[in-house]
Amino acid sequence: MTAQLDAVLQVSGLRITARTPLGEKPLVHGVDLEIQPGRVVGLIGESGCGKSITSLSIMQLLDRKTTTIEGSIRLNGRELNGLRSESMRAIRGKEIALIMQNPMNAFSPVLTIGHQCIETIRTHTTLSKKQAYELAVSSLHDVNLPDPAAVMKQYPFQLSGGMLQRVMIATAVCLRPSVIIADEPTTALDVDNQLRVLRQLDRIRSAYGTSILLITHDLGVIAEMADEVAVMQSGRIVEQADVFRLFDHPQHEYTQRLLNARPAFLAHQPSKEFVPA
Ligand SMILES: Nc1ncnc2c1ncn2[C@@H]1O[C@H](COP(=O)(O)OP(=O)(O)OP(=O)(O)O)[C@@H](O)[C@H]1O
Ligand code: NI
Repeated sequence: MTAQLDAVLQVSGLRITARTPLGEKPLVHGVDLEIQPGRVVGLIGESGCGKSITSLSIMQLLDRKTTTIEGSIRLNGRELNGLRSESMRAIRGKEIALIMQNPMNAFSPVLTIGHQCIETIRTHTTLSKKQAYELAVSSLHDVNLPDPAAVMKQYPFQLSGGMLQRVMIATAVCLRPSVIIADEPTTALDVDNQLRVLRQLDRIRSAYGTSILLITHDLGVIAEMADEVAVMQSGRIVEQADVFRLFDHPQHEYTQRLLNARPAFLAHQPSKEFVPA
């Protein structure tokens, strides 16, 4: 086990409550989750169980007027819950990045892709505008976007969902954060690009020791990518274990049910033979 290493990200006792006109509604109540350096933790669980809202709360992106976050979210030993917005802005993107489930939400509709990428890079680095431009273009190239220079000049609405997703991935990885949260990073992509994006994430992880929280409904992706898996049900993490142990000996009844719903081709040992090109 990796108990001797300090967790990069440690979430404990996380509770998220929404304030609605009808009263308080608990959305997440009891999330404990930790990621060691350079590890990929898969987060699975049925639709609506609270995966996306957990990742938004880690990033401190939930509206504080309508939601309350209780518990502790430690990134490299520093408490994020309740941090002032400016301090959080300096961390977000630089130390921890989120690839959002819905890429449209990640961009301003009125600014070009280039403007937004360059601004993100320059907020966190001392690069000149030209250097930031070059870094953005080469990152877009890495996620296989054809004609990155043209993409830089376009507005979000001019790109398909899949293209925007790849722009978001490029922006998320280019500053080498210590943690990347990838919320369904491949759902908007065709099979070739799914593989390319997963390889890109895996390459980043091996090259820079980046930790990844990978949210997906695809157990094949979990089998290929994850070292550990956390299983979420109705706002709680019910089990977190090594991927082999979880697939072979799921402890929780809900995990057993999730795994039994997987396609037959996954019914044997998860292969760890996925070799990034
Ligand atoms: N701002 C909000 N206010 C109130 N309820 C919310 C808010 N955001 C999300 N919810 C609710 O919280 C629950 C969890 O939603 P969430 O998007 O985190 O699920 P998920 O596990 O990511 O699902 P999926 O797999 O479909 O993406 C849902 O019932 C959703 O309707
Ligand atoms: Ni979600």
